[in-house]
Amino acid sequence: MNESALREQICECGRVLYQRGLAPGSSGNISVRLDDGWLLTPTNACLGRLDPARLSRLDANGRLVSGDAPTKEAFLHRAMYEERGGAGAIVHLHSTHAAAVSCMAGLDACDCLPPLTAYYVMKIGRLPLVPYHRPGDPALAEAIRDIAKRHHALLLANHGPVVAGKDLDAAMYAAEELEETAKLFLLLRNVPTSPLNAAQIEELKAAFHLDI
Ligand SMILES: O=C(O)[C@@H](O)C(=O)COP(=O)(O)O
Ligand SMILES: [Zn+2]
Repeated sequence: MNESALREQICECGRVLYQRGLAPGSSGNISVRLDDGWLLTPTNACLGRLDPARLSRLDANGRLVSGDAPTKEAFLHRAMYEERGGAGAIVHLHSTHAAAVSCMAGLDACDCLPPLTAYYVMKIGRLPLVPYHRPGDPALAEAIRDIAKRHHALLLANHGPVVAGKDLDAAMYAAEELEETAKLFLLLRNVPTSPLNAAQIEELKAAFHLDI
């Protein structure tokens, strides 16, 4: 896809995520990798009303070369791209159910959500929790590096999910599946549930070549 098509795709994804209530107000941010840098959503932009011409274009050194000032999480996106060579796009959301889970006490920091459905295992697999940092804190980049080497999706404590994919469709679909599973998890609290067992997860890993 050329740059102009990628710009349109970011705006379309932003519109869809906003309309689905997954990025309320001016929350959330999106980026895609280019051959020589990145395109990111500008800081304080509403994902539902992005202008392709005003997206932030950063060069390979992370310097702004055109467009509005980038999301305050640009360093976080960059750290994730650096750790995940195959990532072509990243989506960060404040989707309500995932954000709710990110505020819960007693989560398993290695994996915040149970494997309730096969599709969740296929799109996310495991979801580690990153300790709380204020939005835009550069220390967050270092906090996620080690985790991002092993996981394409993570949950920022008291904040929301960050999901990388090979392209923007993949990142968006995974982020949507994460949100749906967080919703199921909350709906099923205090209800006896049967998550997938180890053998069922192994079968999915083999059938779909999952690296989780
Ligand atoms: O939570 C935050 O402040 C950011 O992570 C966010 O979602 C929106 O910030 P900008 O992308 O800088 O608008
Ligand atoms: Zn945020």
